[in-house]
Amino acid sequence: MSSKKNRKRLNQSAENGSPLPSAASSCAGARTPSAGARTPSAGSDFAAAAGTLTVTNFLEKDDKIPKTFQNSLIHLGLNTMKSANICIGRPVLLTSLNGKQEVYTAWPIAGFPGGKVGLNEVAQKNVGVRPGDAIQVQPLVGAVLQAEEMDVALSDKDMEINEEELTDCILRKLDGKIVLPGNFLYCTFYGRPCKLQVLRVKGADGMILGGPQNDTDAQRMAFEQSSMETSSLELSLQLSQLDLEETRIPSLRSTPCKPVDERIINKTSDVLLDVTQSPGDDSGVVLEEVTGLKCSSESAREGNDQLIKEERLLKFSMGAKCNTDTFYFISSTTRVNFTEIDKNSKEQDNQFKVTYDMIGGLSSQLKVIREMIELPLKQPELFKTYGIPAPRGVLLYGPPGTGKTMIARAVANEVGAYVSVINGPEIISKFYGETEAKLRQIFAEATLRHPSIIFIDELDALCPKREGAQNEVEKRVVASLLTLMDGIGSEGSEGQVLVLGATNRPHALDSALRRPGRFDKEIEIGVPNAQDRLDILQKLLRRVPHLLTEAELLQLANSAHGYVGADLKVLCNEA
Ligand SMILES: Nc1ncnc2c1ncn2[C@@H]1O[C@H](COP(=O)(O)OP(=O)(O)OP(=O)(O)O)[C@@H](O)[C@H]1O
Repeated sequence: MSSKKNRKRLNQSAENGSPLPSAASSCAGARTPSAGARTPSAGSDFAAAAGTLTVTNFLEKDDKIPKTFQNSLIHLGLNTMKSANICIGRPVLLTSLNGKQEVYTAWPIAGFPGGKVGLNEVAQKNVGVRPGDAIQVQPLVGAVLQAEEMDVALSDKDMEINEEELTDCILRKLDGKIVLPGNFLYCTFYGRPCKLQVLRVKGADGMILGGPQNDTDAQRMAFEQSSMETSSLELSLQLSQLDLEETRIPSLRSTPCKPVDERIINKTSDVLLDVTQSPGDDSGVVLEEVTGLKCSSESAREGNDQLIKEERLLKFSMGAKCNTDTFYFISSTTRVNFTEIDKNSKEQDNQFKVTYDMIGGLSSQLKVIREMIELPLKQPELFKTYGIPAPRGVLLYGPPGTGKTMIARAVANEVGAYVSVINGPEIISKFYGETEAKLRQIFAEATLRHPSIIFIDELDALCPKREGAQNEVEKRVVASLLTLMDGIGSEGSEGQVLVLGATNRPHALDSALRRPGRFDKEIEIGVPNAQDRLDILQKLLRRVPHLLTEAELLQLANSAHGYVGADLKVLCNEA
């Protein structure tokens, strides 16, 4: 099959649009640029039509969208959505180069850069990508049914959670979420983040999706695939090893997916290689665009059935799902079964954890924090020997976006302590006594599992000044927190439980909280100066490929007066 023919067919079928009538009608206007026109945007439009986009961070949260929905969204530009046949508010299947998949909802953002997809941190974690990586984004065109039953694994730290309550929480907060076995679900349970791995899903149609296949196989295939993409030398090597015999393709199934015949994989590689090769091609399509073309065989479903079938087989052989498969979503009637989590999953998390060296421009604050927090948690006997009371509470205060939450996460990660996270506004319940009960439960658990850190973000929402309090609940919560903080260490865990609070408005806090013995250490996390901004920019750009020289970075840092870390992060993402 010639590469030109292939490309022509891919273009034609991409122009034909989605096979679903509804998708086709609501995505009217989807158009793919011609391969011959090699304008700067042609490459990204081409890739978008193929569904291959570049990962970038979420630009900024849209206040008009409820918080619960924001976590299920990915951001796209309108033109990119048109090119990729993606409809607003519809589910899309993300597939990374390493074969990880997740389903999110497509959301347009005005002015979002073309050819890019904005993923939040959790989404990046789920599909194992970072900004700058390529990812395939395809509209779901298969059936989406209710999940009748779902097996999930809890990490051992969450094993003692009441399963009934957690089930309620999952069904309420993740209602409508499309689940894929092997992926992680994140939800906040009484202010504490819980991570669950989906092991098995049984659909309303009786189909059962198991976990991902043998990882080693998948990794091997992914490696083979990526090596084919990146090196022309390896391409010719692979080509010489190909079995060019015609092979009959067995009928396809809509559920995953056993490893297929080796010959079929060879045959599929053959087809893909055929697409990627364009010697002496006059269209001038560069290698990345050609790689995009290879992925675009997915959107070429109508014009090239055989090619699609073969690519599906390759995906199947990697244990991946196709966007035409049946998917299952969590509903209020889904039965949730719990088991213990696989230890391997913890390792995957580590690469996304915040460390001290990711925090820019706060070296003096970090030094104090390490002395004040790490020492008592790591060596409580030192404090006992010298009769010095270890701090119970440390308050980080400063303007929004300066890195308070980031510091708390880094401390928790580096100390290796058990961490409970309480988000002030989230834990407040309108039901009588429920907030206090949650607080008591969190403190009791932290004491049991010492050394531990209780991190209370947006402390001012939980403990405002009692004299100006709007209602009785606020007063009772403040009183409860005071009592709980006074009780820290009374069970023989002196210095082993620390409450770390973060607030933008320290003066709005109840003054009793800032008394010695409670939040008696306060650290200001202020607006960075030019030197700090340079450090933050360097740390933010450390893992992002860029062409900025040191001098340009310095100039940028000098001219970004008043920018805090979060602003600089957005600046980098937008650039
Ligand atoms: N000093 C910093 N170094 C590197 N990145 C930073 C820094 N400060 C902020 N950021 C970036 O900004 C993002 C938001 O910061 P963070 O949530 O820690 O701010 P915050 O002070 O807790 O804000 P808020 O008070 O609104 O909760 C971080 O995820 C990080 O990417």
